Amino acid sequence: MFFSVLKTQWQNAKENAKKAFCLFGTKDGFTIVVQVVGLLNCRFGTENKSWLIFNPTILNVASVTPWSAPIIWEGTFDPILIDSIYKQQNLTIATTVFALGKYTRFVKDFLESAEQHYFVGFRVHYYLFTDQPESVPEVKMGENRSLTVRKVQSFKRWQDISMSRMEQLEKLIENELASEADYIFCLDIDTKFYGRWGVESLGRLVGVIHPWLFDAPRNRFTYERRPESQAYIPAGEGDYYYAGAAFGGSLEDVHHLTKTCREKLHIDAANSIEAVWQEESHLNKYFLLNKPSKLLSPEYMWRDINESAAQIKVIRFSNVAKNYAEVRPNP
Ligand SMILES: CC(=O)N[C@H]1[C@@H](OP(=O)(O)OP(=O)(O)OC[C@H]2O[C@@H](n3ccc(=O)[nH]c3=O)[C@H](O)[C@@H]2O)O[C@H](CO)[C@H](O)[C@@H]1O
Ligand SMILES: [Mn+2]
Repeated sequence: MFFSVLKTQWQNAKENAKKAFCLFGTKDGFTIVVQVVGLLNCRFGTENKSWLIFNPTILNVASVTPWSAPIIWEGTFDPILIDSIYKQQNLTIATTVFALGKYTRFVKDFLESAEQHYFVGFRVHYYLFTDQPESVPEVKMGENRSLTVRKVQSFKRWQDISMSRMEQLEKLIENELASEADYIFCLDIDTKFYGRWGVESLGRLVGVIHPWLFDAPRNRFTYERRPESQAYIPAGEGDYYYAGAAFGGSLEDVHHLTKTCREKLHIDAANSIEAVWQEESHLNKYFLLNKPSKLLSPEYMWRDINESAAQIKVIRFSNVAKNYAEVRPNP
C-alpha cells in the first residue's frame, strides 16, 4: 500500500522539492508525511514518526552484502539525522595519508578539499607521512581539526612506498592512537573530495568497493592468482574487489588489518614474490577472510571526477588524474 501510493506521489514530491514536507492522504485514511531530503531522496512515515528512507533512484544497486553489512550509497542515509546521532559521541577520526617524492604536490588539494567535505563539524586529526616535511603547505584548518606531519624514509620503487604504508599504520595505531582517536581512515593522497564524506561511513571495519570493478563479474576481479603468494584467492572465491586507496574502521580492527597485511607482505618478500596489486591484493585477501562490517560504494573512491556511471549519483572522493610516468619514481 505505502509503495503504490508513494510511486504515484513521487513525481509530485519532486515537484514540491522546495517545500519541507508534503502530506498525502491514502484511501484507508492514513496520512503519509513525505519529507524531501536533498534532490534525490525523500523519507516518509506516518504521524508516529517511524521514518523510512525511500529512494527510487537507488533501486538498481545493492545496499546490503550477503553477510548483511550495509553498502552506503547516496539515498541510504539521512545526513542530518545521522550527524545528530553521532554528534553526541564526541568522536575523533584519525586520517592518514602518505606523500613521498613527487606526491607532495597532491597534499594541498587533498587537505583543502577535506576541510570542505570530510567529516565537517567533527574532530579530525590528519597524520601526514612524508619524506619532505618542509614541503607541506600551510592549510587553514577548521575548529577541532589538526594536522601532524611525520618524516619517513623513502623507497626507490613506488610499489615499496605504497606497501610500506601498512607497517607505518600498524605502528601509528599501536604507539599513538589509543587515547587519541576512535576511528581511523587510511587514504591515498592523489585524491580530492568533491562531496560529503561523513559519519555514515563509520563502522568497525570498512572497505570501499573499487571504482573500476564495482559492476564487473567476479571472474574479472584482479585478485592475486598465484598460490605462492599470501594474497592468493582462487577462482570462484571473493565477494567484492576492494580499493587499496581507502579503508578504515575502529582502531582495533584496523590495527589487526594492517598488522596482518604487513606480516603477509613480509612473507611474500621473503619468498621473492610481490602480489599483482601489492598491498591492495593483501587487503582483498584480508577482507575475504575478515568480512567488513560496512562497505562504501564507489561514490567514496571514484576513478575520475570527469567520468560518470549510471549508479553514481554523487562523487564524494575521487582520484586525481595523473601522469604515472612523470609522477612515479619508476614504472
Ligand atoms: C584507487 C586505488 O585503489 N588505488 C590503489 C592502486 O593504485 P594507485 O595508482 O592509486 O597507486 P598510487 O600511485 O596512488 O600509490 C599509492 C599511494 O602511495 C603513495 N605514494 C606512491 C608513490 C610515490 O612516489 N609517492 C607516494 O607517496 C601515495 O600516498 C599514493 O596515494 O594500487 C596501489 C597498490 O598497487 C594502491 O593500493 C592504491 O591505493
Ligand atoms: Mn592513488
